[in-house]
Amino acid sequence: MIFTELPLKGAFRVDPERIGDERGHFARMFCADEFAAHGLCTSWFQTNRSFTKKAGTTRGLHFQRPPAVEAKLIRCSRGAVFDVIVDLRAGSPKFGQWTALELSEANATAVYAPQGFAHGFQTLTDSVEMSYMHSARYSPDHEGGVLLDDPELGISWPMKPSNQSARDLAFPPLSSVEPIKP
Ligand SMILES: Cc1cn([C@H]2C[C@H](O)[C@@H](COP(=O)(O)OP(=O)(O)O[C@H]3O[C@@H](C)C(=O)[C@@H](O)[C@H]3O)O2)c(=O)[nH]c1=O
Repeated sequence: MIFTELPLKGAFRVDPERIGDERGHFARMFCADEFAAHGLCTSWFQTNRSFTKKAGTTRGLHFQRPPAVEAKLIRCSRGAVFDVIVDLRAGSPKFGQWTALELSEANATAVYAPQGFAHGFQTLTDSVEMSYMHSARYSPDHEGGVLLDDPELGISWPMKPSNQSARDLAFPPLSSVEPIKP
């Protein structure tokens, strides 16, 4: 696996190393030893999948607060997305900054978002499947969000965000979000 730290400290792009032959290929998707060697979470509590019908659909930006604060390992297992993480860590010099990567079925790239980040994505194709690993249990009482098209955040979504959930449309802007103490 190839680990590349993103511009937001502690967040990583994780690419598989494919071992191919005439049948296809094999690739490791998670390895506790390799994740530990990079100081990343090795203990996952929950695995989730989502399916999105239409291109341009935009979900997020979601996080959980302590005691349910969580790291996530995010992949796109069908189709392609523009994937975004936002640093909301209390005391981070990059609080409120975001970084984005294209995740797709073809590249099998994962994003590792440490505790204290918000996450969201926009589908670039129809019929998108996302797969997540979460380090904490789902806890509706500790869920939070940031408005994904907040001008202060200034995320350059490839398309005009569409098909947001009612919950996502009601999230506050960055200026009203309390920093997360991981
Ligand atoms: C995340 C989650 C949701 N749910 C429920 C809540 C709701 O009724 C339904 C759909 O939830 P949502 O609308 O939040 O689904 P969605 O907008 O796809 O939520 C996801 O968005 C992306 C951006 C993430 O980062 C994920 O961690 C997750 O928050 O599923 C669970 O039962 N367990 C879970 O672990």
